[in-house]
Amino acid sequence: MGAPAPTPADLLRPRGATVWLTGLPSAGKTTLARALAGRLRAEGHPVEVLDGDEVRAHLSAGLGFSREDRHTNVTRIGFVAERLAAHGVTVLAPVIAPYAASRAAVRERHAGRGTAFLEVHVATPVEVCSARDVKGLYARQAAGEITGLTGVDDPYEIPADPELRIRTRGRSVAECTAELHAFLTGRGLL
Ligand SMILES: Nc1ncnc2c1ncn2[C@@H]1O[C@H](COP(=O)(O)OS(=O)(=O)O)[C@@H](OP(=O)(O)O)[C@H]1O
Ligand SMILES: Nc1ncnc2c1ncn2[C@@H]1O[C@H](COP(=O)(O)OP(=O)(O)O)[C@@H](O)[C@H]1O
Repeated sequence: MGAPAPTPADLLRPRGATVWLTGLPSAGKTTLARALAGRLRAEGHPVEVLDGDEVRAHLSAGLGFSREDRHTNVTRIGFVAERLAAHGVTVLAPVIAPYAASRAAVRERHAGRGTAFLEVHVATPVEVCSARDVKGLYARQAAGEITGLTGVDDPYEIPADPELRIRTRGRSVAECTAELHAFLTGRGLL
């Protein structure tokens, strides 16, 4: 027997989703998440931004940047994102998530609960990120003050099959935000 036909209440229920913005430091994840969140809120959508930096101050306090800690961080954020998305929130997660296995674990958790999960690769080349260097991490790595910087001396496993790959080099924040918005609309999530 197939799934029952949706009731009017089903049709009215807000469609939540987790939109995971993965990419290198300074790729533009946070900027795009905040810009998109502002636009969605103005349109009346419930939105939550789970920023890697912010989560590390609370939910993931004490975790570092080893492979194991990054995996723990990503799967914790994935857990919270799924719970929120299941209740109709559009969750934006600007989190590096450098390992394919961690991203796959989050994807599987969503799939197992029938919650939409969209992986967006913010595909900014490392030389552009390093020139932007919003937090000075690339300079500190080059100066030998830190090691284990994603994309430089720590792995970033490029998403093989993301739902969207968005380029930011030579493009404005407004242009990229519009692309993301159109993408979510096309997926029937807005
Ligand atoms: N070694 C090293 N590698 C990568 N990033 C570093 C590192 N040290 C500190 N930071 C800062 O921490 C932010 C990344 O946190 P995330 O939670 O997104 O990372 S991860 O998914 O757990 O790998 C990340 O934020 P974004 O620049 O916004 O990506 C960095 O500012
Ligand atoms: N098209 C674009 N999309 C996003 N960010 C851009 C774009 N063009 C330039 N930038 C700049 O790149 C920087 C990205 O920083 P941030 O969003 O903090 O990166 P991340 O969260 O990936 O570490 C910001 O200073 C932003 O203004």
